[in-house]
Amino acid sequence: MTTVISIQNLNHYFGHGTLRKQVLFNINLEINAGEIIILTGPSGSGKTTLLTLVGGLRSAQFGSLQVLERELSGASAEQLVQVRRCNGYIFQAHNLHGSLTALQNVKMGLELHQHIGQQQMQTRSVQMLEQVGLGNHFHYYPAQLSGGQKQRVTIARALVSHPQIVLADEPTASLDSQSGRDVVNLMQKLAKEQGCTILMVTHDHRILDIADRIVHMQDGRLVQEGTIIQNYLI
Ligand SMILES: Nc1ncnc2c1ncn2[C@@H]1O[C@H](COP(=O)(O)OP(=O)(O)OP(=O)(O)O)[C@@H](O)[C@H]1O
Repeated sequence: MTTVISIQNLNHYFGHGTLRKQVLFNINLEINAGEIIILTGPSGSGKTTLLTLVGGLRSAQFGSLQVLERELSGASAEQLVQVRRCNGYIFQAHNLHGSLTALQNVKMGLELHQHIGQQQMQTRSVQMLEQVGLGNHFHYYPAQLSGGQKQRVTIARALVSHPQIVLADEPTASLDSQSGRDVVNLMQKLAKEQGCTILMVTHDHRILDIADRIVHMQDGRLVQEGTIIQNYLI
């Protein structure tokens, strides 16, 4: 099996001087191609910090963090930009652009990929929106869509470039339970079709069953790795 994310002895600190605080402690984790990993744990345990480090959204400081065979620890800003282009993000911070239609938002997921021409961008974005069940909503603006529909546009934008890795932070937050379920089922289906790896942070215990593996964090440490999903569902 191919390892796409390999983390060894990763430590992370925020702040400087007397305000310096360690938030990740000696993290070790290997994630294989095509796996769906859910990262759970109490608020403040370091889940989002770990996710953003893997996504190249902040710099890794100590230890080794390899993503698609690139070492991110000590990587330059330019190298991190390259890494970010290879990933799909389903983050609150990567919200949809309110002034763009659903179709235009999805196309943005391809705009950094210069080898794809305009016509192909259009075709792929249309197909992707159809796949997420929004074939009748190409020209809707985010404000005209429900929470679940907006999240489906976000998923379409994240997956339209067929990234090898998708990083998701609370993708079902603010969705009712049926919409949340639909959204993660869709992510699971598309990821399995495309063979992509998903690393997802969630507090939503209703969706843990989509994971191949659940990784639990507490106080900046991985406390359970490779836990059998059923343990969480009892
Ligand atoms: N930019 C920052 N500067 C300083 N401290 C930070 C920063 N971001 C996070 N922290 C701290 O790092 C720790 C881990 O935060 P993180 O957001 O990774 O936790 P989390 O498990 O994702 O929490 P939640 O489930 O509430 O989103 C917390 O103590 C938080 O206060």
